Amino acid sequence: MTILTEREAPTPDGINPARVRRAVRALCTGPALIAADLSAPLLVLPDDAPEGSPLPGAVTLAAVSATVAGWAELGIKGVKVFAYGHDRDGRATGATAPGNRMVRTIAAVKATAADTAVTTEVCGCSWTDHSECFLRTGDGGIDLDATYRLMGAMAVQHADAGTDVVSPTAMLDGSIRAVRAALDEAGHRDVGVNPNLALHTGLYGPFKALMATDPRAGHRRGFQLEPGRADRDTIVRARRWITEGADSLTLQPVMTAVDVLVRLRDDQRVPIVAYSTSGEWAALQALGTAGMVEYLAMLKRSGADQILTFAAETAARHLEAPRA
Ligand SMILES: NCC(=O)CCC(=O)O
Ligand SMILES: [Zn+2]
Repeated sequence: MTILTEREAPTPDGINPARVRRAVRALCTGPALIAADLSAPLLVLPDDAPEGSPLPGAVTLAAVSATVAGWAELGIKGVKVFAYGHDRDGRATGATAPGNRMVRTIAAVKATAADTAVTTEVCGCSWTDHSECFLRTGDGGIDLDATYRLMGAMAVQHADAGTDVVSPTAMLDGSIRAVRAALDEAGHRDVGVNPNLALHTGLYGPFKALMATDPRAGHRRGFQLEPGRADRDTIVRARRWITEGADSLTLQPVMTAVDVLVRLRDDQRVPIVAYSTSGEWAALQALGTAGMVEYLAMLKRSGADQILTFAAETAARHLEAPRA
């Protein structure tokens, strides 16, 4: 008897039996995307922010509970919190002030949806008067030790308030180790550390405008991954930060870095969050809802374990709607 190879096996003309019947198709394909693959950015604005934010999920503290409850209802199981910094100064004192906007947001999310995973941004840029991610020395350089201490203190404050994961976003080597050590010392061994691998891009524009985090000095290109080398440099940074104690990673943006996402996935087995940043939102709207969902499914297929996106709510509603 001849054993047929796959190539030689006869198939009815024009019909693929593995796909044509719904029940058989379901044996080998899961859904391309489900709501649980999605997380939403939660940008918490000043109480007197004008109505009608340009970005979904950019709300005042008073609206946090209702927003997060709605997302949880749709099956969105994660939020990443960014707080608009108040009382900004040269030492970022607002960043660790008791009861600041970040701490109150964490408490509000957890009080509303205890099962929603909360990730919080740990960075100086919302809290320094120069809007850099780090603290400066007297002569204008980077005060690394003070910056590490600030990030450690922010992480512990967020963890005390109930955050599940902290996300150091300054792209500073050593800051992941500092944050991990501070959490451990404070007894928060079960709080995760998820640093941002951030490419230099124009796709952070709407976020920086809304949150006033654009550095006075111009840009932060020297800290971010150079687009022309990001395929290699991202891997180097990812490996280094895992050695420092990162247990998961975020890559941003993704629309112009899917190649980097695929390479990162090939190199790493830790959970990867793909962050479709604020500048992608207009493009996603232009795709329409179905196109948006295809895009997000492509990110999942490319290796993202979780997709952080301003389109989370729109996509989750679409996924929930019954279809053939
Ligand atoms: N650390 C915050 C950002 O990098 C901004 C991301 C965005 O544009 O959505
Ligand atoms: Zn920053």
